[in-house]
Amino acid sequence: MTPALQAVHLCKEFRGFRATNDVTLDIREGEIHAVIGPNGAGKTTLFNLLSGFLKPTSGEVRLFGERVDTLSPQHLVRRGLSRSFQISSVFGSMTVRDNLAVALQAPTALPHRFWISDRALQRFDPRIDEIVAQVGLQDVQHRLAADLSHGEKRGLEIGLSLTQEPRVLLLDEPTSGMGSEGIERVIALVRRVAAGRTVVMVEHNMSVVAQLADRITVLQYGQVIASGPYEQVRQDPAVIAAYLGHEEDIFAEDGSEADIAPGHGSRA
Ligand SMILES: Nc1ncnc2c1ncn2[C@@H]1O[C@H](COP(=O)(O)OP(=O)(O)OP(=O)(O)O)[C@@H](O)[C@H]1O
Repeated sequence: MTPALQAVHLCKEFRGFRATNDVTLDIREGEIHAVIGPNGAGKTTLFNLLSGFLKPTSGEVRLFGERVDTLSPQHLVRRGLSRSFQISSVFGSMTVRDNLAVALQAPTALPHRFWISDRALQRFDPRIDEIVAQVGLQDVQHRLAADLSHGEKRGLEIGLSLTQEPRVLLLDEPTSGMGSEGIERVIALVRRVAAGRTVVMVEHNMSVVAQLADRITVLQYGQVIASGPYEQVRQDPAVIAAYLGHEEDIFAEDGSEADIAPGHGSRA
C-alpha cells in the first residue's frame, strides 16, 4: 500500500550544517507514528519539511504517493495534511465553539468577518458538535478559550486542526508542559482523533510514546538511527547509545521517569 507520508533521501542544510541528513521514512496510512530523538536531533526540522514550512535542500516529501515538497503549507492542508502547533492559534476572548466556527468558515465562501450573523454560523453547528465531542470539550464548549486549562487548550488547538479535515495530522509535542492529568487527557484525545486518520507526532515523553505509537522513528544528528515498534526500538543498541546515561529513565518499564529531553553533546 502507498504510504500516507514519505520522506525520500531528505536533506536540509543551514549554512552547510545538515540538520536533516538523508532521511528516508515511510508513515503508513492509519498509524500513529512518533518521531523521537535527543535535543537538536532534527525533529522540528523534519516536521517543518514534512508540513511544507521548510523546503528541502535535496530529497522529496510524498503525500499519498505524490510529490509535495514544492507546495506551501496551505496547499498541503488542501491535500489533506494539517499540523497542530504548540504555539496557540486560539482566540482567547472567544468561546470554544466560536473559535471552531471561525476556523470552519475560513475556507468557505462566507466573508471573513467577525460580525458574521449567528444564522450564517449556525450551519456549522453539527460539525462543531462532532469536533467538540472528539476533543472532549463538551463541558467547556461555551467557556472562553482564555479560561481553559492547559490540556483543554491543547484539545482546542487539535480541534482547530480537525476543522481542516486532515487525513494526516502532525502533532508537535502534544503533551509538552503538562502535568499527569493533562497528559492522560491528551493520550485519550490523540487516540480518538487518530481513528480513521494518520497521526505523526514529535513527543519527548516516552511513556506517552509507548502508549500511543504504533511505530517510532529515532533521529540523531539529523539521521534515522532506528525505526520500528516501541519494544524493538527501546532495545536497539544505537538508540540506547544515543541516549547514553539516560537509558534507564527514558525507557522505564513503568513509565515513571519517562519524561526526557537529554542533550546530544558534541558531534563526533
Ligand atoms: N534555521 C536554522 N538555522 C541554523 N541552524 C538550525 C536552524 N534550525 C535548526 N537548526 C539546527 O539544526 C539542528 C536540529 O534542530 P531541530 O530544532 O530540528 O532539533 P530538535 O530535534 O527539534 O531539537 P529539540 O528537541 O531541542 O526541539 C540543531 O543543531 C539546530 O541548531
